[in-house]
Amino acid sequence: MIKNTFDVDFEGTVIRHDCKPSNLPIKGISSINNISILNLEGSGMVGKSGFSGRLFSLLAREQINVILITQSSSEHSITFAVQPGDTERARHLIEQEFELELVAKKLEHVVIEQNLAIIAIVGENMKQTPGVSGKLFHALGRNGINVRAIAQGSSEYNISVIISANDLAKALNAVHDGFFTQLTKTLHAFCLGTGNIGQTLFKQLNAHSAYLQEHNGIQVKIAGISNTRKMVFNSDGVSLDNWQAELEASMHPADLAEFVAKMKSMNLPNCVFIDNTASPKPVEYYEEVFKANISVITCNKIGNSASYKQYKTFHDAAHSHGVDFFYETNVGAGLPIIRTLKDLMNSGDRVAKIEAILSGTISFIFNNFKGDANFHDVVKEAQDKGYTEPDPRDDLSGKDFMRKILILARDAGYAMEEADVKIESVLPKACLEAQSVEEFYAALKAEDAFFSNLKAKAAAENKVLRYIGKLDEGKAEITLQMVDESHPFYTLSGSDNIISFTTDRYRERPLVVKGPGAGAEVTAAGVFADLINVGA
Ligand SMILES: NC(=O)C1=CN([C@@H]2O[C@H](COP(=O)(O)OP(=O)(O)OC[C@H]3O[C@@H](n4cnc5c(N)ncnc54)[C@H](OP(=O)(O)O)[C@@H]3O)[C@@H](O)[C@H]2O)C=CC1
Ligand SMILES: N[C@@H](CC=O)C(=O)O
Repeated sequence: MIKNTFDVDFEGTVIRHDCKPSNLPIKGISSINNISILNLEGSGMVGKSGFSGRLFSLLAREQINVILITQSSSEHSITFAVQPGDTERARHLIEQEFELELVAKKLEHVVIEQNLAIIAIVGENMKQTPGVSGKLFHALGRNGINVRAIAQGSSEYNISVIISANDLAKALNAVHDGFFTQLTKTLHAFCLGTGNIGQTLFKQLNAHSAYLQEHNGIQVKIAGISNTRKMVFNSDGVSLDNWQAELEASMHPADLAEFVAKMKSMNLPNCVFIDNTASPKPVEYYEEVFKANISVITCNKIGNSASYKQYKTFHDAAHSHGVDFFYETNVGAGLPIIRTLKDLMNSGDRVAKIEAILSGTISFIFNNFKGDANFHDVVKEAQDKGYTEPDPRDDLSGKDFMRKILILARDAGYAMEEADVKIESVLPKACLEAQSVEEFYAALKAEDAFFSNLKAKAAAENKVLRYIGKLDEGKAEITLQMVDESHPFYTLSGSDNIISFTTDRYRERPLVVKGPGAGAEVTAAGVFADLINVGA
């Protein structure tokens, strides 16, 4: 019987000879956490029968235990692992034994690598089961764990790999998650931003943690949180009941570079960096994060809507490091717009035209700017409801909409820049020129007559105001329109977004997605969905 030292009340594991067969592909994962390897290379061993016999007899004679051996089929090198205390003696013995080959340059000098570990998967079900090694290497590769050497006997009961000792804990967790999928998979999330979206995400994760474990076998641990003031880390997960207090009590002042460095040094498996800010600063770290084999989820549109070069760099970096870059909430909050577009593109469709309303704020404003309502108050209400950007000028100036159209255009395969999107503003000049949010609200008040005229004109023509974006064969524009009831975008309410994709396959009748396109609940829900899809 083996008891659990971390949980003394746990019933333990009985080791017996007559146990029932298991359906799992492997029985267990084992590790040796401190080994060294010696590597011998050279043409002198190619096709030379007796070479390995000489080498290993020598080591056996001198009582040096060899833990693992691997030799490539080219026979040009042999690598073997020993206890760190045996390395120098083994090197000395080998260089004595093969002195002539070394002098004749038929062998290179022995190369020693220290600070390594072995992780092995074992089990009789591995035998003749294709995909077991694929799963092992996928789990390691996805987590950025470099494999130094591999050994598998033809009995197929064991696959051993040599990795850096620093990666051992991460490797054990990643391989465990990879094989025992019916058990809980743990995601370690590092979250920037504790505002409207950030805190709603924590609330949703907290409320659904039991559901996630039971139905999806996923456990989310918030391993790091930062806003502009403080940051906090906990590899066991910051308490979602008490994260505000833990963050407040933290002694770490916020520092983005340190946040990213700490996230990397914690070296946790299934790591995700979540950007719930509206700041350009976190974006500067995305590439570094991908290069550390960490996935990125972002509702911050700045990363994907700055230069095309940057957009491309992020996508290429995520791809080449085998991690996810999810940003569903960049367009339409939690609506499945990016995913739909990606599915169309990945299956070879071509987007000819996109027509859309993608500002939840402006949608809300036009849907509520009726009767006696004044423009200023409706904008304020949109902000109070959490629909606007932290700075509402971003919405009203059309900038937020421009970012969304640009992201869609790029995802649809057009290498466009911000300057390629023509924007007709809904605002008069004085509002556009406001130097602060306070000045902006004051300008909205002062321009009340402008907005009232707009409202009256639309009402007189039995029309509604709509801010509509169009991408047509690589040309993009956003215009203010008055549409009548025959228009498909006439019947919207609340903060609704609507998007219609005309593609080669959806040519006669476009594919349409519609629903609330702003607000903390739906946006956090979109980030949440991105999170549980990481590594799926
Ligand atoms: N509202 C919506 O419906 C939608 C919003 N989004 C996007 O969600 C993002 C967040 O919006 P929202 O939550 O409303 O914004 P808030 O202003 O409410 O919150 C922003 C948070 O980011 C933090 N922050 C800012 N800069 C940094 C930094 N350099 N390092 C760490 N933390 C930082 C702020 O810290 P502090 O608290 O210290 O100020 C704050 O906690 C935006 O990018 C927005 O475009 C996307 C889709 C829909
Ligand atoms: N401020 C944005 C929020 C979603 O991206 C909007 O109003 O659409």
